Amino acid sequence: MIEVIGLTKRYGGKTAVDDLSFTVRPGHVTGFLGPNGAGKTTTLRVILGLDAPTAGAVTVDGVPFRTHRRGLHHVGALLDAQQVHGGRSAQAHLAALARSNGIGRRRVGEVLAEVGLADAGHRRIGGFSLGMKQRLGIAAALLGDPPVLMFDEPINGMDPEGVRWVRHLFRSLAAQGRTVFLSSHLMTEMEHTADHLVVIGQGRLIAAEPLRAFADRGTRQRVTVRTPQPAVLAAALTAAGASVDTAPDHLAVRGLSAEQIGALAFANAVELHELATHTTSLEEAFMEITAGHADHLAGSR
Ligand SMILES: Nc1ncnc2c1ncn2[C@@H]1O[C@H](COP(=O)(O)OP(=O)(O)OP(=O)(O)O)[C@@H](O)[C@H]1O
Repeated sequence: MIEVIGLTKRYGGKTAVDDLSFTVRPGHVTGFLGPNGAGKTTTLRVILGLDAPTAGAVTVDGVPFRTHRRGLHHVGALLDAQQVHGGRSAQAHLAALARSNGIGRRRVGEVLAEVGLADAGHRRIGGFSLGMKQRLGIAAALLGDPPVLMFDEPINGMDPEGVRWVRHLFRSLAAQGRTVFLSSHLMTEMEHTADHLVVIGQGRLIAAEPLRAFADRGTRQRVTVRTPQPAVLAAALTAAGASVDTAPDHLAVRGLSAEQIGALAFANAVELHELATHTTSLEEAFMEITAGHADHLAGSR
């Protein structure tokens, strides 16, 4: 479990994270979402003890990460897949990490196989694609078999097969009872991966809830109707409690289902030419809920 309590991080006059509190529980994949510059990487760095908080506290399983002597056995993290020594082989890189964390050499082969790099273990990392580097970073995070895992934008650079693989991996790690925390600025990446969300904007908390609850809060249904008698139908729909926007060639209706609208049209002898239901996507809900929280609007802070 990761607990972030009243976390604030300032860099000079810039507030990157502002009084942020949330909990990431084991057994779930939790997505950490926010527009560019929202403060996700900063938060992950503070959780890992790479940056000191200006105020507030962060604990991993009840204690600050810095005081965990078990290192990779306790938290596995991938912050920047590009930050690896390109001259080494994948095997040598993982072996060095294993050695400095008291992890047996056998584990290196196991994690390379787990991330699909068994055949590339002897190759220089410098020749790896970004997707392969992401896999290597995930292998490093898994090395100590830790109960808590954190990944910063892990899907960046992965091909569709890689994306499917990584989603399955994260879900199975969570199903084993681990805490899995993933950051992304794209809701589409989280939609099929995470079951919980922590959403931030301009360093502040916007939502911390199950993905379904977030979706239900943001997504809405709208029904478009084409009819040669828009005024008659609009009056009947409004009288039935719907909100109706009149466009030149259709009515956009909220608050009633297509079935209810069809029945009302029938009862009022209104001819219909089209009746179509549109559901806002989760991505649109995310854009709507985070609107106004993008970093470029934060100039005066
Ligand atoms: N070392 C630093 N010095 C000064 N400002 C910083 C530093 N690190 C981050 N910031 C600023 O803090 C804010 C939050 O940055 P952060 O990288 O945490 O956001 P993010 O949500 O991870 O964004 P992205 O999705 O673009 O990676 C940004 O405005 C960034 O410019």
